[in-house]
Amino acid sequence: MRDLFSDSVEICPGMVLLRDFADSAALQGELESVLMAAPLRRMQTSRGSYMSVQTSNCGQFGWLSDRQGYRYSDIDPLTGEPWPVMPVIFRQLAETAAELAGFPGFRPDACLINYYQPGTQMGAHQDRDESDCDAPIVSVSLGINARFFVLGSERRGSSIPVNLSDGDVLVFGGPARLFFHGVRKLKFSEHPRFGPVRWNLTFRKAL
Ligand SMILES: O=C(O)CCC(=O)C(=O)O
Ligand SMILES: [Fe+2]
Repeated sequence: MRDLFSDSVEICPGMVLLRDFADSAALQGELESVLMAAPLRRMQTSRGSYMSVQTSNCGQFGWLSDRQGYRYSDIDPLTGEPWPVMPVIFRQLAETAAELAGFPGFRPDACLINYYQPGTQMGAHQDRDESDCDAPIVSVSLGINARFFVLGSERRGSSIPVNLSDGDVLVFGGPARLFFHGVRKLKFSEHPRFGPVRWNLTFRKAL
């Protein structure tokens, strides 16, 4: 690991962590409005099991998983309506973080919202449902801490652990864009504003 500037760390080439970079309280207010229009739901995988994490989306496109597999859609199947507009402070945060991490010109059209309660996790996976993998992924953590892990271009082998706290922003692109990654089972703790939960916002260029 190498310091780029005071509170940013290069986890591996193409992956940069901006610690405490996001205005968590401001994002929290916008998040509540988004979820009024597009409530959380538990998505099914193509194999028929349910993800432990609950999700929603905002922006032009939303990420979906069901028996047909993974895809992006401009309509929320729960409401039959377009996804809520991506709040301006969400988009600005993602664009600024990408630029600082060395990916200028990032214009996200999708923001996946993940909701973790203690005991939930996200298994090792690649983010590869986006048609433009030249664009990075910008991932914002809110609420209680999580143990994120990064493998390489293969699902197996040793992983790099990354502790993610409220306000941390992780950007991965370039050589790390398709690296396998995931989140270990969440331990119980409480955040003063969010309570015993974690939120993750991932900004993508879907189409
Ligand atoms: O919750 C996180 O920090 C990671 C989420 C993630 O990898 C994803 O939504 O694809
Ligand atoms: Fe991911």
